[in-house]
Amino acid sequence: MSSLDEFALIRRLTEGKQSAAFQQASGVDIGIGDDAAVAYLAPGCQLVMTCDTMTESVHFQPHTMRDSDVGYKAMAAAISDIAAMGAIPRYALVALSIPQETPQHKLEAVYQGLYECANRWSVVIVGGDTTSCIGGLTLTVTVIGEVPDGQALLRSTAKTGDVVFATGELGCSAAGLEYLLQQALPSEQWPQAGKDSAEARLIAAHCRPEPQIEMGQLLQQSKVCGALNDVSDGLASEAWEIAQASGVGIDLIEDRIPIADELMAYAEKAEKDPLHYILYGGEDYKLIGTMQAEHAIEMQIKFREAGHTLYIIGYVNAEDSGVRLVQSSGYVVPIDKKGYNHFRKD
Ligand SMILES: Nc1ncnc2c1ncn2[C@@H]1O[C@H](COP(=O)(O)OP(=O)(O)O)[C@@H](O)[C@H]1O
Ligand SMILES: Cc1ncc(C[n+]2csc(CCOP(=O)(O)OP(=O)(O)O)c2C)c(N)n1
Ligand SMILES: [Mg+2]
Ligand SMILES: [Mg+2]
Ligand SMILES: [Mg+2]
Repeated sequence: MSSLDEFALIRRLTEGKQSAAFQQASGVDIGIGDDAAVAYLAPGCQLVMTCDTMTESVHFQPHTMRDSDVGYKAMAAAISDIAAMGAIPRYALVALSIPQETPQHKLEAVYQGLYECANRWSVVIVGGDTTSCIGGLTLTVTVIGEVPDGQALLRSTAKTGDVVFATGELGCSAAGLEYLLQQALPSEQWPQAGKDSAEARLIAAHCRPEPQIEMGQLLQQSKVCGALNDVSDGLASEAWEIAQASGVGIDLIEDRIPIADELMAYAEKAEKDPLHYILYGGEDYKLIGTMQAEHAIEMQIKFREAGHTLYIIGYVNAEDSGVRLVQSSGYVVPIDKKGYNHFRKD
């Protein structure tokens, strides 16, 4: 760590990064610098609150993410949970635990990524906490959002007869991570977009996920969405969360699950089933959920008009059958409730 003290470091990382006008327009009364931040509550709205941690070795390594990606993804993963509630993200707090030997330019790059992501989704960083630590760099991002009273989209409201949807292609992040871990190259030698575009796109999916705020808004405003979840631990795990919270069964149709071209190309080369990455990989931060079947086409059109794609990938049944896969062959097989689990490695 440099010669800067704790307080000078905080100033260096945060001062002047978001304009006073932007903060004021976002309802911030007191931002960084006092004991706590103060902001106005929008009338008729409820607060939506979440936090997520990213820690070195568990969530990132030097050859799987650039420093700026670490900041960007920590913010994106936390914002993603606000999208998964059908809410709008407003404020963020960043808690940082820094190993003594960390060079200052590394922290500045992490903060560049944090602010890049926050600015992209109009989130004001209103505070945080900074400590030293023994062990790897650790970031916890808390995000506070808002949703009209009683309108948050839950995991527990899937209904029999609903269809199951995904707001994007899944599995690319896990394939990107596998590729990066196998290559173990410094980031200057990673494939470049355009040249080796399949691998570059997998890497981008891993390092720069895009929280699905706009898609969450379309779903929340439609009033036809049943349950909603974001995919941090894999499609299988998230579908199980919805099935259990809602007391329903979920059948995913193999032929309907979209497979990105770059994932297909990578899986072919690796002689692996692309479905493996989709079901059990995680860190895609796309949304999966359920909606009334009779409104599916109209929602697909709304998504298309907004420049997005809504994939219908299955349906909800009344049976206590857990999550199953309707295979291309017609066989129906159970899908295990596995995926990324911090304490149980399958
Ligand atoms: N240490 C903790 N203390 C209190 N609540 C927690 C803790 N860890 C997780 N939770 C809560 O448990 C739920 C599931 O957490 P998590 O699996 O991290 O969700 P997600 O995958 O959406 O990030 C959330 O409501 C979260 O706020
Ligand atoms: C070096 C490295 N090893 C393994 C992974 C894979 N990985 C780590 S955490 C995770 C799941 C998502 O993180 P989590 O902390 O469970 O987020 P949450 O479910 O709370 O949103 C995955 C797939 C990774 N990203 N980087
Ligand atoms: Mg979490
Ligand atoms: Mg989530
Ligand atoms: Mg998790």
